[in-house]
Amino acid sequence: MKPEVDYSLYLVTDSTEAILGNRDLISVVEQALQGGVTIVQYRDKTSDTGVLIRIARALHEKCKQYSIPLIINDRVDVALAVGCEGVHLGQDDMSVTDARNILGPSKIIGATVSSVEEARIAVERGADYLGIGTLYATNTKKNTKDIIGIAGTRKILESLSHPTSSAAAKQIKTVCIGGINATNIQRILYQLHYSPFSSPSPPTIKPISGAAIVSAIIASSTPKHASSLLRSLITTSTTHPTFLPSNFSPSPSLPSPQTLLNATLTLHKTNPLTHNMTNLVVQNLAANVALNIGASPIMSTNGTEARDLAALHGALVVNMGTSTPEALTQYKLAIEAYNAVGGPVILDPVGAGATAARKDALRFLLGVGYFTVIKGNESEILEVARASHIPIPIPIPSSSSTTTPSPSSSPEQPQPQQQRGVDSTHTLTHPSKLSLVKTLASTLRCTILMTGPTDILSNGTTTLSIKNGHEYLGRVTGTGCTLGTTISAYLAAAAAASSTSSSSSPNDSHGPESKDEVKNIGVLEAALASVLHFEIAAEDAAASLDVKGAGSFVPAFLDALAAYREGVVEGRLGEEWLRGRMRVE
Ligand SMILES: Cc1ncc(COP(=O)(O)OP(=O)(O)O)c(N)n1
Ligand SMILES: Cc1ncsc1CCOP(=O)(O)O
Repeated sequence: MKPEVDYSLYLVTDSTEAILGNRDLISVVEQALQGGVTIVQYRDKTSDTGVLIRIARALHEKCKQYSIPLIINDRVDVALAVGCEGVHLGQDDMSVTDARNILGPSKIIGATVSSVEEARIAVERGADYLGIGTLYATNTKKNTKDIIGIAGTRKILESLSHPTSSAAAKQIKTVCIGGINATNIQRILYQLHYSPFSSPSPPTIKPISGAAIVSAIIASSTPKHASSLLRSLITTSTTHPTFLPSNFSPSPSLPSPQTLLNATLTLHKTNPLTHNMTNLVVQNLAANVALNIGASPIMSTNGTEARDLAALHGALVVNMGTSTPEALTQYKLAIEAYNAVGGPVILDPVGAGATAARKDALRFLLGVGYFTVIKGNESEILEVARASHIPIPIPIPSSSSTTTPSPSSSPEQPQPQQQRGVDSTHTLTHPSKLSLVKTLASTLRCTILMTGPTDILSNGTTTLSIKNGHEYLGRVTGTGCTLGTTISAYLAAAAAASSTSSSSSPNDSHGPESKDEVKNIGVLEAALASVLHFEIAAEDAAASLDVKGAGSFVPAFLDALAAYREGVVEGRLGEEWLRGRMRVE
């Protein structure tokens, strides 16, 4: 009988100098077993057959002591000689059918797949589990066929659970592999698990059964600790992942004006910290915007102080506007620090499509951590979609478009023209934008804001078009970046609200009416409230008699941001007023 296997923490070994060093593999695996790995694969690409069999036997003895199955990579003969529980086969190895004929029905057979078609074939041939990848690029295996990311992995999981799929496809176990470690495992499993927004309708994606890991355990100087940390992160990944602020409930529909006003009141009450790792051009304006909406700004690009700052219940803005390779290292430290405590993180991928370096930087950042909100103009969000392996909608083919598709465009994956500088191109129809933003949000399980004459905001379930704002915003450099700061302040306030609502604060008398209302400010509500605060203030500033153009608009805008907050706090700007001003559908 085939054993029931727990695939949740799948250790794949590596005996190379770069990963194992001069340590003894058996001892490292034993420590990992003590730490809680649930299945072990012996993967040794260089040793002779005799050595393979000797080491595999020793590993099998150890695994049996912990009642953990041992799988052999590539070599059916070695698995047979040792009598262990099964084999793992790549696309260039023996076929699953042949291996099944040799090993019989009681052995476990795993297969590497990187596409829907490969998955379908592996299922058809009787594999017990699929090793789906490569998820992220990794130094452990450089000659991987495809880096498929979260979107590619989800596509395979969705195909397996599709109503027309076979019973075997629905039952097969799955693990993802490539670049997984303690800093990203919760986000990866969260993004590969059921969407909470699908409730009560049935989940549309088969949940991943586990994560396969090499270097994060084998290269660790403390394999037992590394494994037990990974195990506990896996256990909490679907219920309480640390990177998600605890009170962020999903928004079912268009938030009510009262909820949006409550978000502004909460911001005023909590005076949250907004930690900006932002570009040189906007530092000053961003700090002034933060102060005037009622937040406390800190402009720090030093990642080593992010741990201390993340403990202060604020939110982080990572703005790629003037990044350098050194800055990326600092962003990584900060993103990890905020993810570790559930602090909101906003990514503003400024000019992401403009240069190869920015494209690489974006891919790096998307692999580093979880972003609560990703905001960008059309070109930037298109680049985020491309980096996330999401199909890009077809650009508008007419001359009304500011760009033309490149000659190499194909219907499946058109390549809109190269982004110039940080300005956006406008190539997509409104329905295409809606669909892209929604797909991206549901794939990454975060909230996406695509800015433009009409902003589009989606958490994957609710997708809103926002038509507020003024053209002066487009004539002052860095206003888009300061919107990121504004969003961060609202998110920080909403996240901190539940933990601070029981304790007093300097502005208590103006707090929201009830704790329940505070708790109902989710990411979408907070983001929408911040966009409306920003854009309605811009409309008010532009209408001021003193404003003659973009230059005089800036000070009036700062005044209007403060006036909006004061009007809401003092009750002059209420529900009816906001209902009349917001242009959201
Ligand atoms: C669990 C798991 N998934 C995928 C792989 C990769 O296997 P393969 O494609 O055969 O590549 P090598 O491991 O042989 O380099 C794996 N080993 N385990
Ligand atoms: C064997 C394999 N197959 C695809 S990626 C990979 C290596 C994963 O190693 P790591 O967990 O160190 O990124």
